[in-house]
Amino acid sequence: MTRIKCCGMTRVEDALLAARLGADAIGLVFTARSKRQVTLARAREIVAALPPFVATVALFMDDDARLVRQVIEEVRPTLLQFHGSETDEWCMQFDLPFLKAIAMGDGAAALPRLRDYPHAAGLLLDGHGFGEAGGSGKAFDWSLLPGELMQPMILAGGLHAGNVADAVRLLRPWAVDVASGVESSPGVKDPDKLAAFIHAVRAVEAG
Ligand SMILES: O=C(O)c1ccccc1N[C@@H]1O[C@H](COP(=O)(O)O)[C@@H](O)[C@H]1O
Repeated sequence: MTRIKCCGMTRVEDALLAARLGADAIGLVFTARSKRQVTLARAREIVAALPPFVATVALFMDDDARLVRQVIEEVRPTLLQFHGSETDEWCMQFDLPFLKAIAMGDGAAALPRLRDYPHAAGLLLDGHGFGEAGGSGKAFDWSLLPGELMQPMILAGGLHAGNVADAVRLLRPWAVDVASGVESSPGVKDPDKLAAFIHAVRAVEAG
């Protein structure tokens, strides 16, 4: 079964809808480099409203360790997700499982980075270039991917209801992750796009 993470939640109603539609995880973006940055207070509201068994992922990009610790203490996310030039060792200091985003937008130059995070619970492959922020709706060249990765692969970058079924069939990722492809504007999810996305993933498995 392909897990589904819907990222960039800023509203309780969007997170609840994603959970009701069958999302396995929601993402909360804390880095100021994002158009989807959520406040700690709103993040707490979202987490408190979610039903059981929906994971919460706190996303950072080269942020201060103090912010990460504050989020862990006040929001209690299930997992951390790092999008910048953080090292494996730096990501490990929080004693929480983490996903490391790998910027695949640089083409083959990105491939050595896939081996730099042996302690990551999963590698999230995103479409942006190194040093750029994610959530851009940019896909990368899927044919670059090696057959096997050391860790579970979370496919991200430019996914939407129209391409996610092909992605799942071709690449068989552990999970898919989407932000802009299910939005009406940054941080505001579109119920129809969200439903179509989750349905498209589940339809691959059903048929
Ligand atoms: O969503 C953001 O604003 C963001 C900012 C900085 C780093 C990562 C960010 N989002 C992540 O990027 C993926 C892909 O986004 P998209 O579907 O291409 O829009 C998203 O799922 C987040 O994990």
